[in-house]
Amino acid sequence: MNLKVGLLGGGSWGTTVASLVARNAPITLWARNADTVTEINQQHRNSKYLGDATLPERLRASTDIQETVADADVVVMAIPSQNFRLVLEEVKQHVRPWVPIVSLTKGLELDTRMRMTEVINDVLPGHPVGVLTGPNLAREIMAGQAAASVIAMADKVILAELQKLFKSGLFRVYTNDDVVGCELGGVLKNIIAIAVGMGDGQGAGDNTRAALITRGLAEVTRLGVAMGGRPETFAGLAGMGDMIATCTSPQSRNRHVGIELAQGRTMEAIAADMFMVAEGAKSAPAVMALAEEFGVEMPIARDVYRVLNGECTARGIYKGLLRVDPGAEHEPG
Ligand SMILES: NC(=O)C1=CN([C@@H]2O[C@H](COP(=O)(O)OP(=O)(O)OC[C@H]3O[C@@H](n4cnc5c(N)ncnc54)[C@H](O)[C@@H]3O)[C@@H](O)[C@H]2O)C=CC1
Ligand SMILES: O=C(CO)COP(=O)(O)O
Repeated sequence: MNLKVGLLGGGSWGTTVASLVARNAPITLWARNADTVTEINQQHRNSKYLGDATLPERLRASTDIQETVADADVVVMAIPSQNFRLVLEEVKQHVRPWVPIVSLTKGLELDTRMRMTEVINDVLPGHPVGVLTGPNLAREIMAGQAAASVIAMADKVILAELQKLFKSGLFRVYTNDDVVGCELGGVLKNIIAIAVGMGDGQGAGDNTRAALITRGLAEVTRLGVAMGGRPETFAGLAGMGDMIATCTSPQSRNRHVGIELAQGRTMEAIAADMFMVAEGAKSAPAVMALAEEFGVEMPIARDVYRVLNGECTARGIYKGLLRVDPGAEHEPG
């Protein structure tokens, strides 16, 4: 393709998506760490985040954020949610006016409770905004395993071009015009993955895991629909698909947080040992505030939030769940 792409964020997912896009179009990956940039350009690796996976030789990295976006026809954001606005503000003056901006990020801004596409609208009003999301664990995709994803945007013409840009070989990209639903599917499943990790870390069985995933998807769907997403989106790749991948994969950072919480460790201690982001832990307070604002009950997310805050232990929560009498299946609780 003739489109030039600038991708911001040299972590696991940014580097993986940049490697996929490099098959279709010229791309520059901006990373703030000069060693990462040198390693990508000279050794075609990003060993800190992706081990010994080989990156395409066509993938070029840069520490110069202005150079990365100034002539880009598409800008892709792979910056964790709490630093997303900061980086957008930095590039704002260099991005051309009509350029589409695509978020890869699965979190909410803590202070404002905004989704990342809302943050983009806030900082760069008037740009077409989209999100790429789905069951996409970075290392598996780098290993060449088949995966499916969803690109969501309101403008169907640009959406079709973006689908061509991101899809390749075994990476299948579907389109969806439900930006709110797709984005919230990716954000909200992270908290349920922490809950599943808390169960797995205490030796929960397969039936227990299935119950948590199913009840978790129900509460995620309730909030997502209340906020304007479409119910069917939550039964698709961005909802159920990502829920299954994140809640069951040993590669998931959010599930890992849950497993560590189950050992009685505090979130502070767990975060100190992690160099990668676990968005569910960061976004939990914003999610609880939104649940309250929209009058939606989210019992599993609320319990995760209480454990993250140190209000109770993972073991205490598990016992508490068993004490609650179940009601009708399609009601909260
Ligand atoms: N890793 C995965 O499998 C997937 C991750 N995601 C989402 O993608 C987003 C990014 O995640 P990962 O790349 O996995 O995280 P990561 O923890 O592997 O890397 C984050 C990167 O962002 C950079 N960064 C953080 N703050 C920055 C700032 N202020 N300026 C410049 N760079 C900054 C870090 O240096 C690091 O390179 C998250 O929202 C995550 O939920 C989505 C799908 C799959
Ligand atoms: O979103 C992801 C997979 O789709 C990655 O999940 P984790 O951030 O929990 O690793």
